[in-house]
Amino acid sequence: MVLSAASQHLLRVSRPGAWGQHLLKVSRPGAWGQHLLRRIGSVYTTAKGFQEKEIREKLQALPGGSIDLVKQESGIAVLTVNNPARMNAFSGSMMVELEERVSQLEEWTEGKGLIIQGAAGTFCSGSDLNAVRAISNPQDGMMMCMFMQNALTRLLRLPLLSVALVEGSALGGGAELTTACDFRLMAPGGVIQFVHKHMGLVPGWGGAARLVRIVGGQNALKMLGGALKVDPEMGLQIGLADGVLEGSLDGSGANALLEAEQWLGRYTTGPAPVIRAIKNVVVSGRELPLEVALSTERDVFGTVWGGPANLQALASKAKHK
Ligand SMILES: C[C@@H](C(=O)O)C(=O)SCCNC(=O)CCNC(=O)[C@H](O)C(C)(C)COP(=O)(O)OP(=O)(O)OC[C@H]1O[C@@H](n2cnc3c(N)ncnc32)[C@H](O)[C@@H]1OP(=O)(O)O
Repeated sequence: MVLSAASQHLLRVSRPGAWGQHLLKVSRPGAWGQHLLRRIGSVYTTAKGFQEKEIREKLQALPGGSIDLVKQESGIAVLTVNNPARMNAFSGSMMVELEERVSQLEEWTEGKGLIIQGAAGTFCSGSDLNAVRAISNPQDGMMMCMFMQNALTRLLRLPLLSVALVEGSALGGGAELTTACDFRLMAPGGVIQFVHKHMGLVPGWGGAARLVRIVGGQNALKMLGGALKVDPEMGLQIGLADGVLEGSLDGSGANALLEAEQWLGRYTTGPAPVIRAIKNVVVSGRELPLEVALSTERDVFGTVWGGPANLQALASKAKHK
């Protein structure tokens, strides 16, 4: 049987043992996450015509707001889109800061979870329309699109279980940001709306590709074609929302964040290396061809098999004879 070039490539990539040997030398879980990313690869690179340095400088020159990151002892980080005067719209410099925070999170080897929220009780109203006007030429628009697709793809691939905490409005690029998290929790009154059609646009930050994988093609077509306002009830119904919070009685947002941390805690309790390995095998299954995903799963298994958590569990089970 003549194997196709693709199959031959896959067989080479999934050569038994080679990756596992290489991997076993990698002791730091964080470093392993890098290896998984390297195996999947970046979406856009200089080789593919992406001039990251140029677009980063152009975006940096469009100031306003911030992307704030708090890494907590609990292993849960909180990232806040902070530009309340603009309903947390992304200025150019905030796009650059988002990429910098993702890099910091890629290096955070004790991390287990991430909650993304907006400041002042609302999520994010997409690109700052003033910033968008400044880079409205096709070349810069495409570069901004590639910059944000790279950042959001890396965000979703982090070895952390991530939640978008949607209070208030998640519009346009803000709606796309929610799809770059593993889960979405909505507070009462929260809305996720892909308003792009009203802007004469389609999503550009990867939101459409991810939305189809979350809610399916038909629901994605309705949400984009109708610019539907998805409230918590509809979000649960179509599978876009993974939970609805009681919400802040005083509108402060503090209760909502506490609720989100409690919700996420159900899935992140346990040793960080194990939780990170769980996310890695799911990313691998979600993004890689089956044979490569299987060998990647084998390699991840190799990083926890006989590890401290495994040996401790075996010792405790042995006592139950
Ligand atoms: C390219 C695409 C993408 O990236 O994929 C996009 O996202 S394009 C962007 C897609 N996003 C949008 O089209 C959302 C545009 N914004 C809105 O629809 C609205 O502002 C809401 C977010 C529904 C909030 O309405 P509400 O009446 O409560 O407040 P408001 O409209 O007075 O907004 C409060 C202040 O925030 C500003 N503001 C709100 N959204 C903004 C945005 N995306 N860019 C720049 N400024 C924005 C308003 O100009 C106003 O500033 P002043 O007080 O100074 O007047």
